[in-house]
Amino acid sequence: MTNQNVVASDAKSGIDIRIRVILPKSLFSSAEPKPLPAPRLAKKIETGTAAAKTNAWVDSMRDSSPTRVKSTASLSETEEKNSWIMNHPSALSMFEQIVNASKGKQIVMFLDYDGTLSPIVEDPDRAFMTNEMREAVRDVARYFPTAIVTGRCRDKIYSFVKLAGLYYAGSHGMDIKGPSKSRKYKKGHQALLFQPASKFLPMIDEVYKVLIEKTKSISGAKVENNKFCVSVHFRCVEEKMWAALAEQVRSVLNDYPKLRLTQGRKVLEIRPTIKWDKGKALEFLLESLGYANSNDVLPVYIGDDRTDEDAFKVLRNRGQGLGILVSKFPKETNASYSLQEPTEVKDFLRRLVEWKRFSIG
Ligand SMILES: O=P(O)(O)OC[C@H]1O[C@H](O[C@H]2O[C@H](CO)[C@@H](O)[C@H](O)[C@H]2O)[C@H](O)[C@@H](O)[C@@H]1O
Repeated sequence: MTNQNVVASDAKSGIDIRIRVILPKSLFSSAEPKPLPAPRLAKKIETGTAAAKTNAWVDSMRDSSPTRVKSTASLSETEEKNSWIMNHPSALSMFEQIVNASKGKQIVMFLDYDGTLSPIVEDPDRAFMTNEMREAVRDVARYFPTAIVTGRCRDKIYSFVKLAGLYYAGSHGMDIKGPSKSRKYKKGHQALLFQPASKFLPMIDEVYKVLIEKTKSISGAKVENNKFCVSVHFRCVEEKMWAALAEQVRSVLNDYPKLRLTQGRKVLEIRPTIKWDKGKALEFLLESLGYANSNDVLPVYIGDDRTDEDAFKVLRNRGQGLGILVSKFPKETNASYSLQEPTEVKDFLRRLVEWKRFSIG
């Protein structure tokens, strides 16, 4: 990592702020990452003819919000679910073991948004979190450093979460900002802002406009500008039109070799080819909090989507912390624990707060 002091102007207030930028060396590796995602779950869909590529994309789109893990052996659905739960037990039923493991360590909480803090809904602009969930997140953040790590644009996620004392990592971690109201940021302290893909802003804006134009004839398609990445939603597109949509997105990406495609739940995500993802954001935040090589920390990451797998993988590789997958159905994952839905996430956060309050008396 290298440290640099940069003075930047805050777009909203126009106020100059001094930022300590920590630049991971890996970001500047000369080796460009492959144009498509590496996660175990993602299919490699970049090879072959144009038609074959589009078909592969459509297959991958079908798998993008699986209701259950694909059966490989002769296990019944119930046996499959039981075996999955054995391997990924509920974080609620394992609560005592989890808090025991945290003794003497600082819990740092990482929370994905869609499908984790808010239920999945058809209209991305209406994916609101409940007040009860907001209170649970606010309380957790009083006791533990807490970050929201999301594919969404940072301003948009702030408009949903509305809590000042948190870290926000928008655009899949490509736009990280520290708490605006925190003792850490009193006079003399430097605010944290990290935007490793800033040079891609004009390109992303351009691609957003092109994608709007190219997909406007496909009913139900929605293009969302997430600042350093773009989402093309197909939740409301009839399945028979998925190939046409994939073909349009693929043709646009062909013109932008510096952008790559990943997938989430019924969404195609276009983002820069830099080596940065939610896992890197987690590592960056731990380092910023002073826990880079510490054994005294227990990072807890809760997420529901393919893009969260990058963070689960980091925790698994560090041999540290807890990855908790939010899913009602068995899924291939690098997480160790599970919760079924956002209401269970809220229960887990509340229990953590109660336990902490009780333990400090
Ligand atoms: O990293 P996340 O916080 O999980 O964000 C990933 C994407 O979430 C949003 O899309 C998803 O939620 C929508 C609302 O429930 C749903 O309609 C859509 O089908 C899901 O993919 C968000 O709109 C995307 O921009 C994010 O990339």
